[in-house]
Amino acid sequence: MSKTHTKAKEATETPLMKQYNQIKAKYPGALLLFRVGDFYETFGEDAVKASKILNIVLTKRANGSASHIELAGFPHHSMDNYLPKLVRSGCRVAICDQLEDPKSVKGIVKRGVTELVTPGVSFDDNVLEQGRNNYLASVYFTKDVLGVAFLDISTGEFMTASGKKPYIDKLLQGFQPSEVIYSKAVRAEFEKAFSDDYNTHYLEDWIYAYDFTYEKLVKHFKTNSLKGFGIESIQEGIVAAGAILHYLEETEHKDIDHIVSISRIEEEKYVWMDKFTIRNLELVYPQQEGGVPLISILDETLTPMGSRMIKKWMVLPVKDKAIIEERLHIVEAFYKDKGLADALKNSLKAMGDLERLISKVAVGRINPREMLQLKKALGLAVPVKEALSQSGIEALKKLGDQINPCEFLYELIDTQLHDDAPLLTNQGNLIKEGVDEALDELRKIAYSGKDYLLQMQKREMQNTGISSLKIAYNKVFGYYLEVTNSHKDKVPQEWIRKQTLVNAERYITEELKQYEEKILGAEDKMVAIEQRIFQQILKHANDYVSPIQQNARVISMVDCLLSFAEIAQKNKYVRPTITESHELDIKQGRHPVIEKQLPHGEEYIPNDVYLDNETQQIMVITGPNMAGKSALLRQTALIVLMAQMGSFVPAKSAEIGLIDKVFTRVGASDNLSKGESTFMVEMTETASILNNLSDRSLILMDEIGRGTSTYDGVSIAWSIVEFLHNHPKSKAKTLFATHYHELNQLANDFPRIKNFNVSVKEINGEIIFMRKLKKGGSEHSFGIHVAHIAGMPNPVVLRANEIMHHLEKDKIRHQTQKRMQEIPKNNYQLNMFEADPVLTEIRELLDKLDINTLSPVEALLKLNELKGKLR
Ligand SMILES: Nc1ncnc2c1ncn2[C@@H]1O[C@H](COP(=O)(O)OP(=O)(O)OP(=O)(O)O)[C@@H](O)[C@H]1O
Repeated sequence: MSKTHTKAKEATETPLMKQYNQIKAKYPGALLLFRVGDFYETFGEDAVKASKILNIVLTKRANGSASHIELAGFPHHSMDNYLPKLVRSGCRVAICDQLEDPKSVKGIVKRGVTELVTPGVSFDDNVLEQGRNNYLASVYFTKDVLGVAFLDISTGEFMTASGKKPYIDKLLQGFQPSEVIYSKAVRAEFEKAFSDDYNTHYLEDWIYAYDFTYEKLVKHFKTNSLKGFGIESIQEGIVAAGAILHYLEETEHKDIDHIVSISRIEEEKYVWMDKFTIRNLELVYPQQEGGVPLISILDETLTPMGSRMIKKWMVLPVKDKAIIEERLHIVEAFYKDKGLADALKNSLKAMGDLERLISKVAVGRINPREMLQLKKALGLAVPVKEALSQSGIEALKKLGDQINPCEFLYELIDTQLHDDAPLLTNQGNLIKEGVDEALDELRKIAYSGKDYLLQMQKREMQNTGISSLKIAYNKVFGYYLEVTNSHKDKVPQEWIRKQTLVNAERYITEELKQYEEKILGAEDKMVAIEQRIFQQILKHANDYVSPIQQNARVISMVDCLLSFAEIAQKNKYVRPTITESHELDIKQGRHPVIEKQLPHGEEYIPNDVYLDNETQQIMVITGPNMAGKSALLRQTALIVLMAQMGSFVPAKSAEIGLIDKVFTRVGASDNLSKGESTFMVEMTETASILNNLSDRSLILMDEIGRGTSTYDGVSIAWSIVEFLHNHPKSKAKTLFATHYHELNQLANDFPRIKNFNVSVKEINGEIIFMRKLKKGGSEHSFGIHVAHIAGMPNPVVLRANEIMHHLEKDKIRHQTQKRMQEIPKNNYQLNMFEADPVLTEIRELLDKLDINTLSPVEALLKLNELKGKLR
């Protein structure tokens, strides 16, 4: 637009639109809700967007003499209804309010943005989901290491971490932030590194600077350094976290005293799960719509804060035996002592969201009803503390000791706040009788007003002898005495005439005027006093932010453990034995989700799984389609993860030698949107597993290699199993499900590989799925049979059978087997890397390879190069 044009536009703009444009320019990218009188209005592009999202009418209005602008608005009292819809649809919403009383100013009223609500920064109960944290994440990039920070402003929880890209990716996947911020310069890098599923926003580059962000953090926490938080050493995490504090300022969130601490998510404390595992095992979110994630089975918590904590436990199962044992110990105590569990549950049921309530106190956004709920929750914390302390169990006593009943605050709210206080502070009936003398006095005046007027009327009637005298009120004249014309002459001299009607006269008296002043001012005064007292209560409550946050943490933990005990009872789980050994011994394990979904009358068939590092490191599991291979693989990992969360498990018995990493390559997860083929994804995921093995890893591999031709597929699957078996440092426990029966050969040559199959029976040409895991390999796939069950047209099934017989005759399958047998045996010596120079070279190449920096094409080329070396 040319300068003259802009000037012309400015000249024709109304003052209101001029003000609007000035404010709008300060919040680029945000949808501006502009308060005009009783309405919030949107203009231009914002109006078009808002009208679509909110389904409200879009109109046009004159904007100066020549132009028109789109307009859409809603009444201010509908904010609670409309704001969440805008934010949930991903909008950043700047709320611009009138900063002065329009009645008290001439000309245009001052306006300004009072809050910028974004998907990741919201206190609004309608935007937030009760049992889910609403995280804002910030990511900082350096060449090798990335920093990440998560803040849930609604609870004050603030965490940070740093690490390589896969770790940060995993954390993002696990915490599922509602919004991610990063610096402008790394926009493309972020999109490349992480999926574009996140709602993102970028900040100016200078914000992501170490000194600036460090300063921000120490200033906020009022400390000299960050040593006390244990994050001093993670520079990248500090930058990410400090940028969050800056962002809060930018979004007009200045009351953040409830963020009292920042903690480090320690990679080494938790079971490592790659992001595929969290996704593939459907721990927190289902992969498909309508699916049931594990957390839905585990989460029987009674408070929203408990529900949030159990989700965190799910994505961060622990490796520390002592922590797991303590949790299991408590679950067992609840499991056995129903009286204790019931007593605690009764209190927890009515507890509400103590964690979010105290955050609202800290930021001054708590309403009177919520303050009453806070009191109730504090009251309920007392029996919880008692029950824990009297349980006779040391671990529970320890938890009980950490609960602070905050008696002073409880008493204060109890004695001052009305038991049925309204939602807002300006509606009266907020503060109890006897709290404030002036308030009581005003109430007397306000409520005894009628009596007082009747008495005055009676007195004046007697004094004047006017029998029809009446005292009344109207908006224009206030209170008055009305005398019909027939009694006019009896009116005393000192009465002042105010109005003449056809058949009556209206007067006021000095006494009536004084009374009027008192009573009309009383209401405003009462509101002012009540608000002042409420603010005092709030100020006192503010002193209790830390202890109440602590209470919330303890109660959430109790809630999670009660939930574990509840589901253990309900679903017949057992306490696992956690050991430092390398054995995994699950007897009659079940899949916690599938067993709940079987049609009525159908029983889940339990199976044993045994793995160790000495005798049975790898189970190669064959079996026809639909036999239950995937279910078996998944249930094994789920049982391990549940155990290491501190939960009982679906099995007859389970001995879990601590697992430190769980990797899965289950099913084909399509990633076509990112331009990668399914096979490429499969290979990338597998490569990431093979590059990160440890002695305590648990690996699930389901049909590796099926995305390519049979020969390639078998070869890759074969070499992966070998690699896992012969890895010089790590004997990772592996469940390997495959359709390639050729792999059964491996067990002959490698001592720690064992064959299993999920059995089926063929009766009169019909396949019966037994779902039982048996020793030994299997021969048939029955894929065509499954196609038949699936409703494939008969001619296709018949033809497929025909072709299969033909192929079998051609001995293609046998040829493959033969080829496999022909491969020189000395390639598979235990120490194969040391024994074979070619393999040593390959190993060196693999070691040097940074899989994270490879493009798909480079990876394929590399694979080809490696194969070339083998040839
Ligand atoms: N142990 C079991 N008891 C009862 N039902 C089971 C059991 N295991 C699996 N199922 C049922 O069988 C279905 C198929 O199992 P699953 O997907 O594990 O088969 P699969 O062998 O992996 O098949 P495919 O090779 O085709 O992927 C499951 O969805 C489940 O309903």
